[in-house]
Amino acid sequence: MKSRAAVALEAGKPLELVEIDVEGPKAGEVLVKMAATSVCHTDAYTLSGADPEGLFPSVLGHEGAGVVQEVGEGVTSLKPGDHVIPLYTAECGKCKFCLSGKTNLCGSVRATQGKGVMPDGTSRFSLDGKMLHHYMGTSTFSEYTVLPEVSLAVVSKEAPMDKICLLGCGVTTGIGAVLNTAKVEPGSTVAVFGLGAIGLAVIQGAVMAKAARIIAIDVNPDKFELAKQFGATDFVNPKEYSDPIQQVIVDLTDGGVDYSFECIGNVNVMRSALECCHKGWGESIVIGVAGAGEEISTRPFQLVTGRVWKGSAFGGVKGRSELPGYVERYMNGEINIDDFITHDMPFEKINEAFELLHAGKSIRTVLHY
Ligand SMILES: NC(=O)C1=CN([C@@H]2O[C@H](COP(=O)(O)OP(=O)(O)OC[C@H]3O[C@@H](n4cnc5c(N)ncnc54)[C@H](OP(=O)(O)O)[C@@H]3O)[C@@H](O)[C@H]2O)C=CC1
Ligand SMILES: N[C@@H](CCC(=O)N[C@@H](CSC=O)C(=O)NCC(=O)O)C(=O)O
Ligand SMILES: [Zn+2]
Ligand SMILES: [Zn+2]
Repeated sequence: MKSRAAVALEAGKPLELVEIDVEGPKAGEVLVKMAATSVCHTDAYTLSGADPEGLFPSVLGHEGAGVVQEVGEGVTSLKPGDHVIPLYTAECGKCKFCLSGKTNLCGSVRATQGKGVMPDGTSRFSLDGKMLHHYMGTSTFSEYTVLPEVSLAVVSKEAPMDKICLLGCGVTTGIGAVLNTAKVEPGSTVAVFGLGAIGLAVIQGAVMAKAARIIAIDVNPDKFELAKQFGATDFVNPKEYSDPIQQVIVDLTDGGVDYSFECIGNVNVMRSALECCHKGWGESIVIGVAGAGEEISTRPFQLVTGRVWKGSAFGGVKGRSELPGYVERYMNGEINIDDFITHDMPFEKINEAFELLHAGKSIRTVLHY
């Protein structure tokens, strides 16, 4: 079938709006018609060429929601008409990772996903007869996309897809990093570096966890107003200080924070986020994704003296079993998604959504098919 899509032909170039060919689902696969998608910084990162797993040409996009059109042979857990959120972190329930009870990472499709193909090693997308790669197992920048059964969460049909698409990455990642990865306790002091969708979702999670003090840090002061609305209590612009930002935070907090979250993807900030943690117990959670070849460093003494460095992928959330609950919590007002959406546009304006994100003028732009 033909499908409207925004294709990443080359790194560093705008997406091309074209009609691509999409093959039907094979065994264990599902064809989904996307209703809405948004642009996460990770899409921009891969398009920039900084992603060591980045492949071109490809169909990017991983934050979306849609409706099942057709299922392949052997698919039992979904049927046409089901409303779904694509998952870049699959959940098969059977692999070593899923059975460990220790992680939300699933091994079932991750190897082929990273190579831009379906689990059988081939692609369902082509343009003028040339194969296009899949991306993160989701490729939500095509109106029709094909995913493995294990990469879809079935959610309520009552939920507006142009809102819950943000649960496919940003909102879930930030809230989950606080509640699942850090397990922030009531009364804690929290520092959040980077106030895009991920940082704001961390603030929302910290409010849910009843943190007493939430310090919002960004070099773009335009981000502070929304951070305040989400519940941040203190606002710090590193550009206004001559001291290293970790020293500024340590001085503000009588020795450092209980938890910090890096939501930018900057390895220097990752170091600052670790070093602003309190001696003896402070934990820093890396959420931001850094470019190819970049590495983190600190003095080992920072760890010897009790600070802990952790990472979080999709907020530690198991998508198939837990995302329907996140959707319910949005529907009953416990999770705020609407305030992340600064722009709504038709799908055709997707390159404008990337420009707004790069310019620091948007939190999330929802694109409507
Ligand atoms: N681990 C995971 O599961 C996930 C990771 N990510 C990653 O999380 C990161 C954030 O994503 P997202 O919220 O979409 O991105 P955004 O670009 O919307 O947000 C990043 C924010 O950080 C600010 N910033 C940039 N440099 C600094 C600095 N030196 N100090 C303080 N603030 C700074 C930016 O300011 P400005 O407005 O000026 O740009 C912006 O406000 C990305 O690296 C993304 O790839 C995303 C989803 C899931
Ligand atoms: N491909 C990159 C790393 C990209 C990455 O870290 N992705 C995050 C999700 S970012 C979402 O917006 C993640 O969950 N990673 C876990 C995974 O299994 O991919 C690289 O190779 O550095
Ligand atoms: Zn994302
Ligand atoms: Zn698994």
